[in-house]
Amino acid sequence: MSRKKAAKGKAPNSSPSAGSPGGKGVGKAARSSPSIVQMNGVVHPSRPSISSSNEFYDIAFKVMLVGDSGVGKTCLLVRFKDGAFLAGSFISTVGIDFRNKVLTIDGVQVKLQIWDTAGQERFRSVTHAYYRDAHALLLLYDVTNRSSFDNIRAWLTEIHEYAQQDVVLMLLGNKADATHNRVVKREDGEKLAKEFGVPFMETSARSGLNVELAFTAVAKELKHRSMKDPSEKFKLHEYVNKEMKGAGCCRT
Ligand SMILES: Nc1nc2c(ncn2[C@@H]2O[C@H](COP(=O)(O)OP(=O)(O)OP(=O)(O)O)[C@@H](O)[C@H]2O)c(=O)[nH]1
Ligand SMILES: [Mg+2]
Repeated sequence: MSRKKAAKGKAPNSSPSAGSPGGKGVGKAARSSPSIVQMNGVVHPSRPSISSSNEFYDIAFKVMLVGDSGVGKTCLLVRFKDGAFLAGSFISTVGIDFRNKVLTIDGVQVKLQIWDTAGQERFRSVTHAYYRDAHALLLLYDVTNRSSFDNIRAWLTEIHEYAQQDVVLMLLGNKADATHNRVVKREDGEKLAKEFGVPFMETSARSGLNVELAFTAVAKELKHRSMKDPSEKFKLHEYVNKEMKGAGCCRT
């Protein structure tokens, strides 16, 4: 199978399919890699392409960050992509933006094109247009903000309305570092996630808690779904629970 390179992207005004992970790339290199099939909505790369950091990839997926304004979507993405925390004054995202990151999952280069959406109500129609192309959604609330947690049910209704039926979904309770300001208990998040059958973890863009794990878990699930090999078993819930336990709840 040919290997692609991920295109650099920042396209706040592009159409939902612009910059698509399955989009055409520039021919660069080819090498053998595990057989990968086309899954619902995932385009099997037929030509090589390169990422902004000149990384090759085998398969690509779109991941969307959603949730109320201020829950930490942009900070979570910056932490994952650059390993840094955006301290200082809060600059609310306008419209939509994306960053690419290539992860190595079991020897396969998996490119995640991560869409950072604006949580503000006035941008909701823009966000709606992007749901249908998303392979995975990370739904965030802020453990220091009760209403962001209470709004999760409304977000789930929206997701069911606009996203693909088989979209990979994960609930994240962000700002877990802010212990003094916490108003949503970890158990509340766990209970809600259980009710909706979605994996859950608490994260912190500030400390890095579980940030890598959240994106890796999603990448593993997407890669697993796209592989033809039936002998390979992967269960997202089990993986998350195992990794969380293994790290004694506090993995950075
Ligand atoms: N303590 C703490 N603060 C955080 C964390 N993540 C984000 N913040 C702060 O929360 C505020 C909002 O963060 P953003 O990432 O911009 O929020 P957002 O969800 O992207 O907001 P919109 O773009 O309006 O949808 C900023 O002041 C961040 O510094 C975290 O993990 N811990
Ligand atoms: Mg933002």
